[in-house]
Amino acid sequence: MRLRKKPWVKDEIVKFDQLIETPEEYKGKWKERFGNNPLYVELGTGKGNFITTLAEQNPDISFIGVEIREEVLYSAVKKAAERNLHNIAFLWMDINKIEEVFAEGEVARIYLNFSDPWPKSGHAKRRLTYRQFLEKYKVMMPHGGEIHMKTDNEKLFEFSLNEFCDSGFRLKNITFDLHHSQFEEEKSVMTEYEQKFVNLGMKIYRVEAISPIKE
Ligand SMILES: C[S@@+](CC[C@H](N)C(=O)[O-])C[C@H]1O[C@@H](n2cnc3c(N)ncnc32)[C@H](O)[C@@H]1O
Repeated sequence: MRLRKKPWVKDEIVKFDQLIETPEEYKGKWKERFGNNPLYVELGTGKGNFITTLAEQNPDISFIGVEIREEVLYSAVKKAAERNLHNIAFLWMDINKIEEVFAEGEVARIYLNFSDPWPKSGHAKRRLTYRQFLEKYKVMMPHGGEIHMKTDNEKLFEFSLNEFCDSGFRLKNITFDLHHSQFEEEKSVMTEYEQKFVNLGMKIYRVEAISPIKE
């Protein structure tokens, strides 16, 4: 896995201990890097406010943010470094290759926050809740592992609920309007996109999908 060529970002970003340049070397060994704590992974982490805040609040959990766009990833890594967080790391990579960096049952929780909706039906396979992605996530998680999803996009939410069910996940804690719901803890840490949508008065959809027993 090679970092893409954007010399100014690469030179800056690799200075931070929180960026892992060759994550495939840690496959099956993330506990060796972080210690024996549960591992939570955010896919498409963007500028990283959500995951760095969770890492700061939960020193006994290890966090990994995965992001392909170097400009936004740079902001995320910098946030973690400025807060001197060592229970967090970032991977600069394409989620399509996620199985190359996490071994079976290694990830206790996955966060999917405001994933790109890919509205055209011909692009459904690119949605991060498309069933082929869910199959990969199932392998990475133990039975009972959780996917926590938030989105502003009603159609993506509906699509995702169907994909979760068809792939054997059990759904819980569903809300069609998170910020007017009883889920106090779940609304307390916002992503950058979420903050923007909430400021515009938009509804946020949220669900937890629980991984099934492996066959
Ligand atoms: C709409 S943004 C949301 C960012 C952040 N989660 C938030 O809520 O503020 C989606 C992010 O997912 C990243 N992303 C989309 N597809 C990806 C992929 N295949 N691999 C890695 N990152 C991806 C994008 O680069 C983008 O930063």
